[in-house]
Formats: sequence, C-alpha cells, structure tokens
Amino acid sequence: MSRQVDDPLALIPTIDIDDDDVDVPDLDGPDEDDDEEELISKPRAHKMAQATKGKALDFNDQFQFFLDDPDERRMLKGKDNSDDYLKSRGELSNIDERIAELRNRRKKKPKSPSEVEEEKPSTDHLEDESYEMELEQEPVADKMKTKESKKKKSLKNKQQDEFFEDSPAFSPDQVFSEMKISRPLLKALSAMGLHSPTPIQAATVPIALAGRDVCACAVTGSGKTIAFSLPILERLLYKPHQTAPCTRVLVLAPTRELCVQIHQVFRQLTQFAHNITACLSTGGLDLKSQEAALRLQPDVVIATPGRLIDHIHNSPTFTLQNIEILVLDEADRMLDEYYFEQMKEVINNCSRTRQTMLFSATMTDQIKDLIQVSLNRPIRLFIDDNQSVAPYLRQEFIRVREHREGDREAIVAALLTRTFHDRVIVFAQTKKQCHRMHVMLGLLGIKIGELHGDLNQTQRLDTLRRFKNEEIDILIATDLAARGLDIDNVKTVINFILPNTLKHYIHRVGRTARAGKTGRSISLVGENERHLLKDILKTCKVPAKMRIIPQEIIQIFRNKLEELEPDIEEVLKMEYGDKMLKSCETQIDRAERQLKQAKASITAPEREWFQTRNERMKEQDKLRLDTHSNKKKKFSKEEREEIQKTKSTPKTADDRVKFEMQKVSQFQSRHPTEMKTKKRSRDASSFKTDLTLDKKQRRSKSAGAPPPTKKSKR
Ligand SMILES: Nc1ncnc2c1ncn2[C@@H]1O[C@H](COP(=O)(O)OP(=O)(O)OP(=O)(O)O)[C@@H](O)[C@H]1O
Repeated sequence: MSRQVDDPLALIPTIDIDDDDVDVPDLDGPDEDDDEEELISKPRAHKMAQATKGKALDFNDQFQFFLDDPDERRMLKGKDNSDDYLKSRGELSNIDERIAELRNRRKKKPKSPSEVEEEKPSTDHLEDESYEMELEQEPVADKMKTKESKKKKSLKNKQQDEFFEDSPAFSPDQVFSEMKISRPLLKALSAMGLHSPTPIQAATVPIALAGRDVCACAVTGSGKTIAFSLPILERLLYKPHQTAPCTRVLVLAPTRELCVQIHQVFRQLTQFAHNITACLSTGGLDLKSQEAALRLQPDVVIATPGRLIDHIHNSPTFTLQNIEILVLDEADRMLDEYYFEQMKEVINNCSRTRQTMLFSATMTDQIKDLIQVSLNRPIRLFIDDNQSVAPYLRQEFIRVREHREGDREAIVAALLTRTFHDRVIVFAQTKKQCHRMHVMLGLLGIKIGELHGDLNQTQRLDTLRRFKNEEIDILIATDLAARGLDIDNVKTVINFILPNTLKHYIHRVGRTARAGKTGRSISLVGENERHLLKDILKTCKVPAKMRIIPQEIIQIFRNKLEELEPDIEEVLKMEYGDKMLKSCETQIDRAERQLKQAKASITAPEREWFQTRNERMKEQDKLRLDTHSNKKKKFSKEEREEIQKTKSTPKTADDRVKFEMQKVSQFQSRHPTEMKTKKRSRDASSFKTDLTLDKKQRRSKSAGAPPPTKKSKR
C-alpha cells in the first residue's frame, strides 16, 4: 500500500485500487460458460468463500447488526404500527395469501410445456469481450473531451485544496486496541467481533477525536457508520456533560431505514456504556413517543430531516443549540430531491461551534458547495475515488435488444427461477413496477417481498426484517433501498432498468459485495441506456461480463407471464377494492374523531412548519418528475373520458418498460450532468448565503424582507 500524503491534490489511497495490486478472487473460474448457473449454487458459493478466505482480513464475516430491536418495535406503537393489527386487517399477508391461493388453483392443472422448460437449469452464456469492444469503439473525440475535463477538474481541485487540509498519516495495520478508545467501547467492538479498523475507520477516528471537521468518502460497505460512531461515543464518554443533560450529537440520514440501522450500531457500541443514550427521530414512527423520548434529552439523536424539523418547531424543550457534533450521512442523497430546503433549515438551527462530519460513498459538485459552507477547515478523507464500486463486486450486463424492451420482465423471471434463487435484491424504477413484480414473481412461486415508499413504516421494516431473516429470498425495491442499507450476505443485485445516474448505480450495486465479501450485480441494458453503460465501464477495475440468455428461454418466460396475466390482474384488482374500502374507513374514522373533538371543543394545536403551505406545495411541484401538479386541474368531459380510456386499457410489457424509462429520463432532464445546471448552482449559492449568516443576521434579514413566510401552520 502506498500513501500520498505529500500530494495534497491526491486521494489518500488507503485501499490500493490498481488492478495489479488488488487481490481479486477469481470469480470466473475456468471460462466454461455453460457452468455459469453453478456460480450462485451452494458448492460454488462455498468455493468463492474459500477463494476469498484470508484476503479481506479487515472484515469479520460473522459480524451482524441486531435484527429485532425491542426498542424500535416499541416505537412502532399505536394501531398503525402493530404487526398484529395489520395481520388482523390482512395487510401484511393478504397479497401473499392471494398469490398462494391462485398458485394452488393453477397447480391442479397439468404442467404446460413452458413450465417443464422453465424448470430446466440455466444455460446462460457469459462473454467478456463485447463491452471491451464497445469501449474500443469510442470515438476519438470522446477521449479528447475526457482530457479536457480533467484539466478543468485539476483547476477546480486546486481551489478546493486551499480549503481542505490533508489527513495525517495513519497505520493501515492498526488494531482497535491501539487507538485512543475507552474500555467500554473496546469491549463492545470485541463483542461485535471487530478487531481491526477498516481504512476509513483508521483514518477517521484520530482526526475526529481531535475535534476536526471531516469530509469522508469511501466505497459502499466499507464501515463508515462505525467510523463516525466511535469518535462520537468516545467524546461523550470522555467528556460527559457538565450541567443539565442535553442533546449533543445529531446524525442526519436520508431514509428511515438507514436511521434505524445507525441507531442499532450505536446501541451495539454502547452495550457497556450505559450512561449514553441515543434516540431515533424519523417519520413513520409514533410522534408522541418520540416527543417523550426527546424530552429526556438523549445524548445522540439520529434523524431524517423532515421529522427533525417538525420537532424543532413543535416540541417545546427540543433544541439543536447544544449540538457539539453534527454528522451528515449519505450527504449527497440528502441534497437531492426533497431534502434540499430541509437540510438548510436543520444546519441553520445547529450550534455554530459544532464539529461537522460529512460522509458519503459518492461526491457531487453540489455537495462540494455544501462542504464549503458548513464545514470548517475540514480534513479530506477520500479512501477511494468517488466513483468506485466495491472491490469484490463482479459486474454483469444483459443486453436488451431494440424493440425487445418487453423482454425485461421475462429476463428477470428467468434469472430468478433458473439461476439466482436467494439473497437477491431487484431494483425497479417505480413503486408500481415493484408491486407488479412482487405479484408476478410470487405467482411463479418465488418467496418475495417489496420495499418502497407506498408502504407504511411497519410494512417497510417488516419486509426488511423478513429479508434479513431469510424468510423471503428476493427483495424487490425502488431506490429507497439503494442507500446505506447493510443487509448481510446479499449475493446478487439485479437492475431491472439502469438507474438515473452512475452515482445511483454505485449505491444500488453497493448492497452486495460489502465488508470484503464477494457479490454480483446484473443490469439489464437497453439501447437508450448505453451512454450510462459506457460511464460504468469506464470505472470498472475488473473486466465486466456480458450475460446472454438464449432467446428461446426468454420467449418461454414471456409466454409464461402472458399466461399469468389474468391472475396478476385479479390480484391487483382485489387489492384496489381493498384499498378503496380502507380509504373510506379512514375517512369515516377521521370524521368521527373531528366530530368528537368539536363536541368537546378541543382543537389540537396545529403543528408549525418552516415553510408556508404554499411554499411547500411549490417546492413539491418543482421537484415532481411528472407533469401532475398539486393544483387540481379541471378536465373537460372529453379529456376525462380519454384519461379513463387510457387507464382502463391493459398495459403491455413494453408499455410498462416505457413508463419506467420515462421516469429515468425525466430525472435526467431535471438533473442534467448530475445537478450541474445553472439553476442548481443558483440554488446552491443561495444555500451558501443562508448558511453563512448567523442567527441574528438571519432574523434581521427576515425582518427587512417582505412578510415573513417561514414558520407557518402545517
Ligand atoms: N472494523 C470492521 N471489521 C469488520 N467488519 C466491519 C468493520 N466495520 C464495519 N464492518 C462491517 O461492514 C459492514 C458495512 O458497514 P457500513 O454499513 O457502516 O458501511 P458503509 O460504508 O456505511 O456502506 P454504505 O456506503 O452502503 O452506507 C457492516 O455490516 C459491518 O459488519
């Protein structure tokens, strides 16, 4: 391993990423393509484990996060959050029971030739060269372009260098006991089966302990959570609060699932340090019990931005004024989408003397703006370049030919029934497609669960729990599951469609090959996605593979899925009926509650929010990918009939893929070249001004401004 501390522009290569140096296990074995289906079967998996044995000494294969935390389950209080309640309402099991019923009905029929064929083992074919050829075919002009952009980049890097400081050298062969960490934490690490720090941990802990701001970037699954948790806990242990208890640490993360996971790591690390308290504050969990927990002034709060802002404005005793350490985990994702304004609000509410640590597996330009304004002389810890996938990830691609886009569902069905039977995450672009594939693959007899934003929090956590506990083999998810989730032993990630950007791709495939383990990603690539494929291939350190599934197999699965279509429709229709019924019941419940409150003349105080209703709706409209708006549009009779007609015509496999593609391209046109648009940089600079103003200035700014808009009623 080499270190480049004297070159301030360079990344700190704690993991050497040159092809020559990386000890990548030979996942391919002998180049016998016909044996490919064995790769995931048990004997081969064992072989893979053997092959990597001893090559990833930084990681402990045995370590696991706690899966069923009683405290988190307690948080899921109230009827919305009780498993039993949902089961009694049939919400958790209904869909799977219906699928099972329809399968039983089908089983009674004799097997069709397609079913016989479907059960035959895979004869997929793997090729190396095709994509290499593709790279060779790149026009010279492209290469020139790359050189040019490198030049620009180095200029920009120069400017950034004046801002960043470099990390002091650290020993890559350290063990935790050699670091300045207190006994209770060392004991906890040892109980978790962790003995030596990963490179990002070895680099971060001493710097963070010295109180410096940190900007860290390391590949997915490299142990970033413990990298920031350890110094935080050490500081809390070493420097207990002087006066009354108060919240001293805030960890912000983009998804509720990720917060739950970080909370679990804190609980594990504090198992021998009972005086440190950590509390979750995320949407979807019971508001009242969270308020009660926050009133106790926990040392650490782990939160998603939205719910935290709610507490800042509506929980009287809760304040961020005493925050000593702020962690922004998966910071780039939080700046995307709906979190932009909310991040501003949270950071502005934190004490200005805080230490800030920013972590991400990928860096964007927008995040660099955030770093400039919210971090103070940060130390830059870039363990890998910011476009790396995990070192032991094997990347495969399946070409979807032009005019054959409708094959995608059949291809995924073929992969899951013939080759990749368990520990697989399939990513789709939309919630609708996720749900449809749950039904479709369930009807094929696959034990599957879905994870996306249309589910309530209990359902989301329950699906995750079932997948972690291996009660289901396949998880089908949107990008909600792409960030930060650490699920043990995910063998394969399948992209039904390539995601919006390279960054999204890196995070998706980062759900496998974690903590020094091996893993595989398989992405379906159509003609429209070739530009992103090229970008991916440029970043490949290990040659990518092209998987070819024989067209006759795909056709068999297409026929099979067409046969299943009436059953899929039936399940979806039944569900729609249930949904309508449930929505009526909810409305009745709400009306009854309002009536009761009116009678008792109790009106619950309205909750405050930092934006007015109008501002919020405007922001949501701006961020929406489709043309649908919050404002109710009045349609003419003809328009209504037309909408009804398109809604009722059954969609074909091609239509569905087109819809998915449309979503991807809507995102890309909204974020051309990953948020480098003028509009976005304007947004970022406004962020800059807002953040550099101190509280007094902000108050006088809003006093001088036209009518104050912030702090509206929610
Ligand atoms: N020092 C260590 N030794 C062995 N295993 C470790 C160590 N630190 C963390 N791990 C393991 O690494 C896995 C990934 O950790 P973590 O989720 O923090 O990664 P991450 O870098 O945050 O990933 P992502 O970018 O996807 O969020 C955890 O399951 C944990 O088991």
